[in-house]
Amino acid sequence: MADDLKKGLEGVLVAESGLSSIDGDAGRLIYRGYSIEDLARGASYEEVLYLLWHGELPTADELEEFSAALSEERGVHDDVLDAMERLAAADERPMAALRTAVSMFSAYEPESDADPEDLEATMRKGRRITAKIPTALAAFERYRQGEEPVDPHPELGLAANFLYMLTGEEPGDVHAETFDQALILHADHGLNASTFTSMVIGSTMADIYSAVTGGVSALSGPLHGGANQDVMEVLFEIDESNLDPLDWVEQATDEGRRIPGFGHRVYNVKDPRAKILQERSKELAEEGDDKWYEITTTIEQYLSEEKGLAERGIAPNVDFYSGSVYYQLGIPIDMYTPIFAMSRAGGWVGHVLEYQEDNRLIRPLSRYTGPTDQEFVPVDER
Ligand SMILES: CC(=O)SCCNC(=O)CCNC(=O)[C@H](O)C(C)(C)COP(=O)(O)OP(=O)(O)OC[C@H]1O[C@@H](n2cnc3c(N)ncnc32)[C@H](O)[C@@H]1OP(=O)(O)O
Ligand SMILES: O=C([O-])CC(=O)C(=O)O
Repeated sequence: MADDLKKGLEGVLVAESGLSSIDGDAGRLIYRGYSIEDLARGASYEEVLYLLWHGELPTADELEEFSAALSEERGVHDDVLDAMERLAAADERPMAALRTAVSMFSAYEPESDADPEDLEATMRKGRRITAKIPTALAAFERYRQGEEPVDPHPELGLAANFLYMLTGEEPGDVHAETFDQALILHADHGLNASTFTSMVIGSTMADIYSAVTGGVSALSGPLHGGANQDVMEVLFEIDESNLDPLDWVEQATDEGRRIPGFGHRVYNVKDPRAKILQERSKELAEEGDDKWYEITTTIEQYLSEEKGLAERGIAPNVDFYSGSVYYQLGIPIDMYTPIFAMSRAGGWVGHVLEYQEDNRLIRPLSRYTGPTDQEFVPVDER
């Protein structure tokens, strides 16, 4: 067993989870048994959070109470706002600012002395983190724009409130609903790299702030959550090249470039979340500028069919269409991955809570490939 090296832990079963399940051949995703399509169509992000954390959908009263509790926790300490202002002035990247913000929230945690095994307290801390992330992120963006932060709006849901805090204006229903759906779609996804990172940290019984900070860090990479920003940058590059999009893609793939937003460790077909986001992108394009939607679908069709990627099981993932959706919602492109984190924080917290209920330290093995029996020579004789 120990000799059986599985690079990237590909296909290795390391945990049991009741949160979400992916059928990579059928292109199906469920959260606690509910299809992602039904949740995206009928639920709110708050409902999905409740579902992930409590195991079942809330009643109307439970949802009201849960949403109110989240809304009450939205405020962030002035020190965090100051830090966001300084980081914006230092031209920090939003994902790095978010990493700092989450880490900093812990300094103002009212239950910081709670026993790490008190999972009810961990859930309350997770709720605080999830509620505060949008506020810190929006404040960072406001400072970058030379504006003061906007206080959270107690009457708005998490998605609409984030858009409100970004602009100071209440979003229209279509924008608020589309963004809420995007948050639902990104909330959880089995043992992806950032969730696994959070779980590894949680398995040491470190606090939930550490686990979520680790999750943000892992999500930031271009092979994972960072790809949504990269997709939009590719779309800009195509647009600015003045080339036909297909000629651009042909050239890029001939040069061996990977197209971000394509390929997945688990899906061999199109990611069901990409299908839903594609529909949203299309609807938004019909209202305004259809350029980005058109380029994206053209590339998808070309890569999938003419370049034969579909046959090889390489298909659009969730990041392929989220960029053009966020662009049409007026969100700055380097906020796309932080928005992913804003939603996925719910999944990280849910998985850590679930794992810690029956915790076992995660500690795999590596095969040593270095030298053995070296003769030590003191530094002044080397
Ligand atoms: C939210 C998310 O995290 S979703 C993923 C977001 N990331 C991206 O979109 C970045 C682009 N995609 C990728 O780099 C990869 O598909 C990953 C990292 C997501 C998954 O990769 P892995 O499971 O490790 O697959 P791996 O890198 O081994 O690729 C398998 C084959 O598919 C090809 N492939 C994978 N992704 C792409 C792509 N985007 N474009 C072209 N070819 C690709 C590889 O070249 C490789 O081909 P080969 O067998 O001929 O060498
Ligand atoms: O599952 C993965 O490996 C990546 C992914 O799509 C996600 O985290 O949403």
